[in-house]
Formats: sequence, C-alpha cells, structure tokens
Amino acid sequence: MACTKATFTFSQYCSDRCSSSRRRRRASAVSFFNGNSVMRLSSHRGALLTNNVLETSKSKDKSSSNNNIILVSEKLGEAGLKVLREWGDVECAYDLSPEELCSKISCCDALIVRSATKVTREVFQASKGRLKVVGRAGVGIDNVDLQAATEFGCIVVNAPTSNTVAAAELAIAHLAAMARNVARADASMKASKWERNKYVGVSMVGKTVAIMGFGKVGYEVARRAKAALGMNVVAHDPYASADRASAIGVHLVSFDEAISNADFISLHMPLIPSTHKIFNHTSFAKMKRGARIINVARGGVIDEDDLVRALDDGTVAEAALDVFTEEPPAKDSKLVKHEKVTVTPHLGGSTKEAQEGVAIEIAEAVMGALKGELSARAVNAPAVPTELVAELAPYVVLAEKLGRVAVQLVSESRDVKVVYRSADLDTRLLRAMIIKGLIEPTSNSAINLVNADFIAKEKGVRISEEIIAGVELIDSIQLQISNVISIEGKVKYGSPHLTRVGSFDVDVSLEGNLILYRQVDQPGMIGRVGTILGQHNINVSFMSLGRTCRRKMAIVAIGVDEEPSKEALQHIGSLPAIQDLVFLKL
Ligand SMILES: NC(=O)c1ccc[n+]([C@@H]2O[C@H](COP(=O)([O-])OP(=O)(O)OC[C@H]3O[C@@H](n4cnc5c(N)ncnc54)[C@H](O)[C@@H]3O)[C@@H](O)[C@H]2O)c1
Ligand SMILES: O=C(O)[C@H](O)COP(=O)(O)O
Repeated sequence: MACTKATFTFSQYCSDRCSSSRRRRRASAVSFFNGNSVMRLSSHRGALLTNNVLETSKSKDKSSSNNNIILVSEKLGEAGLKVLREWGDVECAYDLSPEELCSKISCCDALIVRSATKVTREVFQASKGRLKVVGRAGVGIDNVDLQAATEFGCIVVNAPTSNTVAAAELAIAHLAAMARNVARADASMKASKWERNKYVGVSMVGKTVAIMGFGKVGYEVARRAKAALGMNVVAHDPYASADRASAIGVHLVSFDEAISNADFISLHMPLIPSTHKIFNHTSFAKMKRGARIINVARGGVIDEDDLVRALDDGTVAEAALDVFTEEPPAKDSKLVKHEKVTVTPHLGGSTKEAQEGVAIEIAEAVMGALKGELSARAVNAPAVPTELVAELAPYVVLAEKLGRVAVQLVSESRDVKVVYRSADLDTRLLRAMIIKGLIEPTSNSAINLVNADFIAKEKGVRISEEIIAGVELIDSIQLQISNVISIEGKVKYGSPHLTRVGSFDVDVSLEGNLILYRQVDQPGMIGRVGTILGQHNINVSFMSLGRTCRRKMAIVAIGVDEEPSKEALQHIGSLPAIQDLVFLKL
C-alpha cells in the first residue's frame, strides 16, 4: 500500500445519512480454528459493540494438562516456567540447531521462543500437526513464519507489552553513552590510557531528538528524553495520534523534517516491508550533518552498508546499535567494528524485570491457547470454517479494502463508524477485516479475528457499528471516518467495489492502483488528465466520475495499470481545477 498524500479533506461533501434502525443479530456459534482445539465464539445482539470477546482465562484447571509437552528453546524467566509447569511437562533445551529443533518438535504441543529461534515452515512441517501453539516471549515476531503457522493450524501468541520500558531505557542509555563516549573511554582506560581530550562529548540538553515510530517504545523514549534530559523531541509516525504526542509536548512531523533537523535520531518502528532499509544513503543524505543514530528496533530498518559509508564520510557522526540485520552479525562485520559505532547484543528487552514480565505474559497466553481459549495475544490468522468463508468471502475482501482506503484517505482514522446494510449479519469477521485494513499496513501486528478488537483498542482506534435493515446478506458497508468523510462499498459481480465517497456516487473496482481526486466539473478535464497519464506512459484501466450537480464539484476515480511517479501525480494535482488528489494502492 502506498499513499502519496495522506490527508483527504472531503468534509464539506459528507452528507451521508444513516438510519438508526438496528437489526437484531442472529445468535450464532462459530469455530475459528482447525486442529485439536476448536475454539468457539458465541455472539448475540449487542455483544460485539460492548464486549471484548477476547479473554485469557486465569483458570488453573489442570484436568486436560496431562499430555501437554512444552518446549522452551530460549532462556525464559523462572516465574513463567512455574506457570507453565502447572499446565504441562516443560522441557528447556537451549541453542538447538535447526535440525535438533525439527526432530524434537513432533513430540511437542507448544514451543516458546525469543528472537533467536527461527520457527520456519520446516519446523511446522516436522511437527506433523502436533504443535498447537508457538509463544514468542517478546514483541517482534519476524522470526516466526506466521503464514506457515496458520496453514498448519498453529496459533502464535506474543507478549507485546512487558519489555516496552526496558527497550526505552536501553535507547536512552545508548543515547547518553554515545553522547559522552562512555564505551570508548572505558575501553581506552582498560587499555591503560588516560585520554581526556580525545573523549570530549556532546551535550544532550537543548538538542533535538527525532523519535522515528511513536508507538509503545517510542512514546516512552520521548517522555524520558524530554523530561529527564531536557531535549526537544519531535516524532515521525504516519499513524500516530497528534493528541497523544502533544499531550507530552512532542510534535509529529514528516519523515524528512524529522531527520533533517535532529541531532539524535532514535528508531522505534517495526520491521515491515515499508520500513525495510528505510534508513539508507538517500535518508542519510537528508540528515543534519553529524547526526547520531540509535537503533533498538530492528536491524533491517537500516541499510547497514550505507550506514558504514555515511559514518566514513562524516554524514552520520556516530551510531549506537542493539539490533542487526543478521544476529549475531558476522565476526568481521565492518559496522560492529567501526570506531564510531557502539553496540549491544540485542539487549533491549533484557532486564530482569522485563524478562520476568514477558515470561509470565507468554506463559499465560500459551496456557490459554492450549486450553482452547481465544487469546488476546494471538497474532496469526485463524482458519475460518469453510461454510463461513464461502458465505462471507467477497465481503471479507470488501471490508479489508475499505479499511485500507480509509487509512489512506484519513491518516488518523481513529474513530470509525461502520454501517452495514444487511438482512442478517454476524459482524465479527467483517469488523476484524476492517480493523486489519486500518491498522495492519502500519504495524508489525498481524491482525485476525482473535486479536482485532484488542489491537484496535491498544492503538486507540474506536470502531462502532450499526446494522440497517437490508435485502441481501450484505447490501453495502459504509465507513464513516473520524467525522471527516464516509466511504461505502458493495460486492458487485463477486468483487469489491467502492460505490460512494462522501455524497458522490462512484463505481470503482477496489483492485490495483487508483487515483482519486475532486475536480471542478468542467469540459476538457478528462482529456487533460488522460494526456498527462499518456505522457508518463501510464495506461488507464477505467475511469469513473461522480457528481451531484452540473458544473459544480465532481469526484473522479481513475484505475491505472502502472504505479504513477510522484512527478506524474504532482503534474495532475497541479491542474487548477483539481483538489485533494490521492494515490491508493489496494
Ligand atoms: N531491542 C529490543 O530488544 C526490542 C525490544 C522491544 C521492541 N523492539 C522493537 O522496537 C520496535 C517498536 O516496538 P513497539 O512495541 O513500540 O511497537 P509498536 O507497534 O507499539 O510501535 C511501532 C510504531 O511504529 C509506527 N510506524 C509504522 N510504520 C512507520 C513508519 N514508516 N515510520 C514511522 N513509524 C512507523 C507505528 O505506527 C507504531 O506506532 C519494534 O521493531 C520492536 O520489534 C526491540
Ligand atoms: O522483540 C522483542 O521483544 C525484543 O527484540 C526482545 O527480543 P528477545 O526476547 O530476543 O530479547
């Protein structure tokens, strides 16, 4: 998904009205997981709007614990092991080779890992269906093949909150230690030297730190940098709430603004396709000369070769790194050995307190999943029963696409009202898919039916729902986004279509690349835009124009086969009659 312009201001055109009549939802019970533990959810009228159906039971019922074998492949806090032992036989086997892990796994019901164990497709294959739960004792799940886990009907759970403060503290420790040359001065003294002039540092007070990723860890770093170190704090996070930032005196700014003015740049975004190597020679070149970088997020967000070059030529003064593309890095890694770099071996989550918290959090999540309960900590997609998939499949796609459109039209899509026009509907799956569309492209959480409400709540995204009497299973789904704009979609000929934007009727297949804008309804516009696209060698697949009256405003959607360049979009957007142009990748 890409978004060339995140803000879309159709407010004056939002005149959609919704009937307040609400239909009774059919009581239903649906199983969401295949495999040995079939999980069942019951829904009834009103429950979805008020209840979080995701509960982790604290029950210590051991009646069916006899056969559970839990393999712990990396060091886990004793408190967590204690919880697990109440529920099954726990085997701790550290430093297993991939082959050893594969040979052990066929006898295990649950596997608990941290960041070093690679839980690959081969591991799921070798488990021959016995492995029911993988518990990641920590946040990042990039070492677990979620797709394979889902295909093999294995639930993956993580512990996303217990090491937040620990990671933030390490970021601050790195920042301060780098500014004052602590590690190098220590090494120098241990080499029997006394080099006071060599290790003159830089001050932190009054300097600007850019927090790149204003999520759980970023927020805690920002708070500490501001309150404890007296720094100016700016943050970049396309999906963070400006209110949450301003509440602690932090300004949200663009990526370029953040990196070009900061003395220190601290990275706290997830490693997802859009952040992979986002810090590269282009971004280093935009930085204030002599900026200092701290990374306790994931090594993969930095192009490490480019960083070495930027350090060599002085573009970047210093870097303090806890995480690396390959862990452990090669013994002769130029980056690790670089004189301007200080490193720690992925210690962000490694405090006694955090490890204790993570261990308990993951043990409870794993235990709950083994008992067949729905887990709020589940991160992979559930296997939905075939009957349900068959019935809802096209609407599921529509729901996710509408969520994706919404987040691209209004970057802060935090208040979303969903109005379903339907004959009879259990909305849980659709709501989960809308949440997935709204949140997943901007986060490292994989969102599914199990965790959607939980994550929406955690991210401050409020979803409310209304069902209006319709004729078909689902006539339409409408999203009213943050009181800014509403969009509506329908399934037409089996595929998802955008059918309304604000008060304009459109008919747009929600697939591929889409250019969307408002324009003054006047002759010659289609020709002008078509000519620009032609000049940029972009093929138009369809064009749809919606208007409420002649020669006023109209909305135009153009499907394009190729992704337009920034220049092409700017060229179209610069036509005087055109406003609020966005490019959507669906
Ligand atoms: N070193 C360690 O031991 C350690 C410990 C904990 C967390 N982590 C890592 O720290 C990172 C942050 O963890 P968290 O718990 O705060 O996650 P989080 O999901 O709470 O926050 C991540 C934030 O990044 C934002 N984001 C997404 N794309 C972005 C982009 N292109 N630019 C800027 N921001 C973007 C998201 O909107 C979100 O607010 C993750 O990569 C996690 O794996 C490392
Ligand atoms: O993602 C995480 O939670 C951190 O990177 C910590 O990883 P660890 O459990 O391997 O210390």
